Amino acid sequence: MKILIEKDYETMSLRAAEITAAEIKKRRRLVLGLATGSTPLGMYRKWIELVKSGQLSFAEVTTFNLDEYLGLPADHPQSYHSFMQEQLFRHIDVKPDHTHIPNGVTPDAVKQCKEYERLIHQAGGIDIQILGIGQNGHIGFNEPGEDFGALTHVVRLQESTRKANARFFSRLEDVPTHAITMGLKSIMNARQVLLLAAGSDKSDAVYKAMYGEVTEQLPASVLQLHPNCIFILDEAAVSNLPIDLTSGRWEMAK
Ligand SMILES: O=P(O)(O)OC[C@H]1O[C@](O)(CO)[C@@H](O)[C@@H]1O
Repeated sequence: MKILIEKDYETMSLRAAEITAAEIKKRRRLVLGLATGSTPLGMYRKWIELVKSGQLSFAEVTTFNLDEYLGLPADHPQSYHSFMQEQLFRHIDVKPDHTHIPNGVTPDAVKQCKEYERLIHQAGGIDIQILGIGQNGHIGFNEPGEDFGALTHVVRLQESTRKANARFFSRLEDVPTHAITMGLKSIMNARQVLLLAAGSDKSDAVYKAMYGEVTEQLPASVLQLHPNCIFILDEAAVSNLPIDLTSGRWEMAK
């Protein structure tokens, strides 16, 4: 695992955008695993700037999103379909049929999960998987206790996650109770994983993910076993690490 520490959210986002944009420019036909949540938004904004200034193209990129709420149609304002359209897809030149997000209103969720994995496989697998992290160490919607061996599947959301995401809904009762998520094995199958985290409220989860026991109780800890994983963090997200951050940019190998 490689750990990159930047001063703040802006510089963390820029670093993540630089790393991913370099790969997209080099290989063009890249398969990206994308995340929602507030953390990757800064990186998405940098990608949009690069596309608008003609320095980056997603024309040959294929994307697979990690998750979607069960029960929300694509056009629901809080669906992850809407989120991705609004925050990224409509601003860049990605081909709409190259973008994939689980369908939240499928009549047969189990069948759809299998189909999602088949599509990822058919695309050649995910080259770079972007992740945020929840305060309880969840990645995607894989909550504590999820099986490390799971592929895309239906999950019940923990109350803490529903509460954390209630800020996007009018009331807590409106936050769906279930979601479809790529599983921890789907994430581990990616050739490279970039986990982004900013802010002191993530520092406990980040620390445990990097240095704690590898346990299903802290889903992100499975990334310690990934052969090509980079944590891109801001200083606040590592405020509990025993290191002196005064000397600027940090890189560590673990
Ligand atoms: O980036 P945020 O908004 O802190 O969210 C952290 C994580 O929580 C989720 O939004 C799910 O609750 C994930 O998609 C995300 O990685």
